Amino acid sequence: LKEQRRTKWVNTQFDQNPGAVAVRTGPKAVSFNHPDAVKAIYGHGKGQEEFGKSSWYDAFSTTGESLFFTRSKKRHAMKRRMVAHGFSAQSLQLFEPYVDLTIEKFMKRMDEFARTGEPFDIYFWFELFTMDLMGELALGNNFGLLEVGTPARYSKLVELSQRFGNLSGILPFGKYSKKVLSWVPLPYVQHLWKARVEYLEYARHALEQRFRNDRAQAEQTGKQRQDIMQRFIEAVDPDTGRRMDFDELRAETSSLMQVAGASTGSVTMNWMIYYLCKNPEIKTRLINELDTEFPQQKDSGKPLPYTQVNTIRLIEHAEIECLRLHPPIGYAMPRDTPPSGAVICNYFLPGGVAVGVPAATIGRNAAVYPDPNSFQPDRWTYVTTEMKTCFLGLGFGSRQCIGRNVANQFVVKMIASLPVRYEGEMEEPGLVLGTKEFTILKPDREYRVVLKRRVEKP
Ligand code: HEM
Repeated sequence: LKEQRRTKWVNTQFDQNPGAVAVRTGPKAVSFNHPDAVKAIYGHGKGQEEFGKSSWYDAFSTTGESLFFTRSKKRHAMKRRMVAHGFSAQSLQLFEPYVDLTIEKFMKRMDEFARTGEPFDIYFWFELFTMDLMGELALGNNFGLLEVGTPARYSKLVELSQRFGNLSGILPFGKYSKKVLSWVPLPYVQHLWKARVEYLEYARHALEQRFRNDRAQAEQTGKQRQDIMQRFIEAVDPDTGRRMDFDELRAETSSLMQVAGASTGSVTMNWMIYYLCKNPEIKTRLINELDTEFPQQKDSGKPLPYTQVNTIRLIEHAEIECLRLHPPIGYAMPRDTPPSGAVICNYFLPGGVAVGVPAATIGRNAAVYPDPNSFQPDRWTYVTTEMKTCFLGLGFGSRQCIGRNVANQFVVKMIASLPVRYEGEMEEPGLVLGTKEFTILKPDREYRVVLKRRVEKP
């Protein structure tokens, strides 16, 4: 299935046509690899009509319209206005206790691995971590995955539901594609469809539970739970005074869990650990910096406060560099050309063509990022406009990731807290990790690390 290897396939097309700025990827689909295309497609410059998200997004939308999946520019602008405050610096502070609680649970598990010295798959644990954390933040529900050490049925459902979306995204029936696919009598398709229905039901139950708990908590303490969902519940459209109803909240929850909780953060942390292990000189620099900044922390097992760790540029640069090399959303996020057509990089395209710039392709454009395949966090010390334009790991323009600060908060706290407490190595230092794709670009194999506590407890 081309859909399962989309990013690699598009990259091969560009490799086979050196110097090409565009390749055709379908009867009405074109991918570009040029900074001007990023601005034309995703930018919203003066006097320029912004391209809308294409029908591919319908394949993933759930029970109602969510911020991520809505294709209407008007409703998107309204929703974004409503929830913007929920992702502000002030809100981040409210979320931090949940991040800390989840990091502490993660560290308990890491302590066990450090005690035995047993090699383990750290990516697996990052997955459990982000799932637990997004459960806390977006659902108000603690899955307890880190405690039991196994993925929840819910994680499986998220993945299967994504697969269903992926398949229906190939069908040409727009918002009816999901319905049409659900009628296909193949056992595999029916398996995915059932999982999707179960997943959406789960989100409904979880949200109902959330409302019940909220009421109980408010009655006891006079305070509401301060998480992302609460920000959505309280969101008001300043123009109309409108609030989201239950179905809309459910759609937001499901899409946050599918898009944000489903691996983007865990994949990013995975690559950060992998590249730190692969680049001992950078790892040593980071450890020295952390030891200078936090001399007392070696033994505490407490997550470092975000206000202090977010000043460590090396971590931030390593994060951006990993998102450049391995963007979890690596394919071209498709947009439709306006009905009158558009000129992109001197090519005229008629209306209704799905165009995009794959983050995984332009992130390795040698004209923008010299020596593009090597991990060089320091390249982000002096950033050119082109580097910024071509960094699509978190999207670009009006649809850019609204959760990027939330992601940055937990990623930076985690990556700073680990080397303060442990020495870590890859079990097989020579192992080279690649990516495999199914909606999200994930590591293509298991790699294991060995941890040792830096200060041994008696
Ligand atoms: C490292 C982690 C993350 C990565 C790499 C990432 C990546 C992205 C990308 C590339 C987009 C643009 C998608 C498009 O144009 O089709 C996006 C949008 C979005 N992301 Fe993230 N994301 C991350 C974490 C999060 C988190 C933690 C949240 C929520 C708490 C979140 C919520 C969203 C939402 C709601 C949108 C849609 C925004 C809109 O259309 O206005 N993301 N993300």
